[in-house]
Amino acid sequence: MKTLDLKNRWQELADVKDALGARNWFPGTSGNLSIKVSDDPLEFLVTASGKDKYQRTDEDFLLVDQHSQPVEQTGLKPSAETLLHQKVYELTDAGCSLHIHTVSNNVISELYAEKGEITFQHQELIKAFNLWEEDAVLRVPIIENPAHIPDLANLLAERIEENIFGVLIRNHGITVWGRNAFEAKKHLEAFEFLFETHLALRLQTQGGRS
Ligand SMILES: CSCCC(=O)C(=O)COP(=O)(O)O
Ligand SMILES: [Zn+2]
Repeated sequence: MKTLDLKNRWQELADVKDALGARNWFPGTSGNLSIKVSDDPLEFLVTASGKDKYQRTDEDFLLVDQHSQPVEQTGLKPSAETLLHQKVYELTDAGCSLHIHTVSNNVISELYAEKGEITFQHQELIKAFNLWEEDAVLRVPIIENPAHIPDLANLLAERIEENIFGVLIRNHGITVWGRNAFEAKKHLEAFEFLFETHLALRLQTQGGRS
């Protein structure tokens, strides 16, 4: 991998991080982001664990390998949830994976947890997922939130399939991906728009009841 590629990927991820930060999408140091740098062997930049993701520093990301281990000796710790990013890269054609905690994604994850998914139909913004048919349906799986990260990563992996672009984690957040940083950010924005719209509509029409 060339130094220039690494620098470009770093810059791209830092820009996405700033854009998500401007939306207040990293409360309490939550959230983690990654971008693929090399396919074979897999290497990706991932956010360092526990950092204030609203700040931009030279220590925001570190390079990890196909086992989510740092490529070089460093004092930085990869995100506690790096294994989820690794699974995304193993099982999809993603080039970028984004994980955030918002009020909307947490409320939706709890409201629809028993159903195991939430679906969206007849919403213009599902076109952000390349779903253009009149009756197309966007499915978003919802998984439980075990504390043991390998268990969480396995639950995520079980729900990844074609035309799934993100998975909700119950009372935790969402992990979203795209072929590149632009597409991953587009997917994340569209998901959050759909969640907020759904909750607002539900409040209007059902007073919040299911
Ligand atoms: C304070 S948030 C709890 C951990 C978490 O869910 C998260 O997204 C951030 O963890 P990281 O190790 O990536 O900082
Ligand atoms: Zn998290």
